[in-house]
Amino acid sequence: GLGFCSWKRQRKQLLHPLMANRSLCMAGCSQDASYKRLINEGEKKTVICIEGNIASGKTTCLDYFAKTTSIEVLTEPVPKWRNVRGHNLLGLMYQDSSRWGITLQTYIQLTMLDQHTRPMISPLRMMERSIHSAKHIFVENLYRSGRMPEVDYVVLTEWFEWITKNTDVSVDLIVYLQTSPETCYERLKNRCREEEKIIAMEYLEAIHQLYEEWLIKQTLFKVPSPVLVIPADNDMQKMIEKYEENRDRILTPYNIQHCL
Ligand SMILES: Nc1ncnc2c1ncn2[C@@H]1O[C@H](COP(=O)(O)OP(=O)(O)O)[C@@H](O)[C@H]1O
Ligand SMILES: Cc1cn([C@H]2C[C@H](O)[C@@H](COP(=O)(O)O)O2)c(=O)[nH]c1=O
Repeated sequence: GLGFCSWKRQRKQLLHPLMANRSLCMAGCSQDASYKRLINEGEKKTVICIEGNIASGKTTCLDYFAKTTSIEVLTEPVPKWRNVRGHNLLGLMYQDSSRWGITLQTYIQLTMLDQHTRPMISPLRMMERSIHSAKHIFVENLYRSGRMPEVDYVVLTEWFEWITKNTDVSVDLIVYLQTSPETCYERLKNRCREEEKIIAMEYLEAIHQLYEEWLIKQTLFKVPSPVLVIPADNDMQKMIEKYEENRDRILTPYNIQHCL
């Protein structure tokens, strides 16, 4: 069934500047509405990231929420990765990941930083993946599989740490679309993106394992927000039902923290 990944280990970390006022507000306000108003009037806006393996259904999920809500939706900038002034970095990486992994991941880190720091046009932003998963899943996989030299990994890590320390790339909720690698393999074949034809089942298994270590076991790297897990192996109709069941939890992440 559906379930929240335990966030208790990191509860002490206040994710929203206004959360610091939570006990004060809850003591002074009789209604939750006052607290919500306080959040809405605050400077900080809410960022929800949809995470999951390649072809797990993230874009489809974002499209559904884009159609059925008025929130800001940012899909992954894959078109940029396929065409940087005429160069297809995604294609180059899949052809020779040892040579082009660092090039693609450097550019992805830049485009993700651009997404996170872009002025928000709505109080609620839904993003496909994040700078965090690009680093903790994809860079990590290249490094662990021996296809990225340590020196490249270290330079990307220094950049990542500088960015997370000096810019606001915070996330309020991660929605993890949890699929089996087999499901992703099927969907990937159906989607038929030219560059990805080379992807083997083992690659999807490795990405899956890293996602599970990061977001479920929480043993890989610090998770930047609470995690809502939505099993996503089902057909489209069932997935829409699940999105509807979880609509409030997804769109009002602070309610989740109230429940913990
Ligand atoms: N629940 C589903 N059942 C079957 N096919 C799906 C489902 N969700 C998405 N798809 C299809 O699978 C492929 C990958 O979905 P997509 O949303 O592009 O995944 P992602 O953005 O995670 O890579 C697309 O062809 C999409 O139409
Ligand atoms: C974030 C990120 C992505 N990629 C690759 C993996 C896929 O081939 C595409 C993204 O497509 P998806 O269907 O949205 O998963 O880009 C990568 O190689 N490195 C990354 O950091």
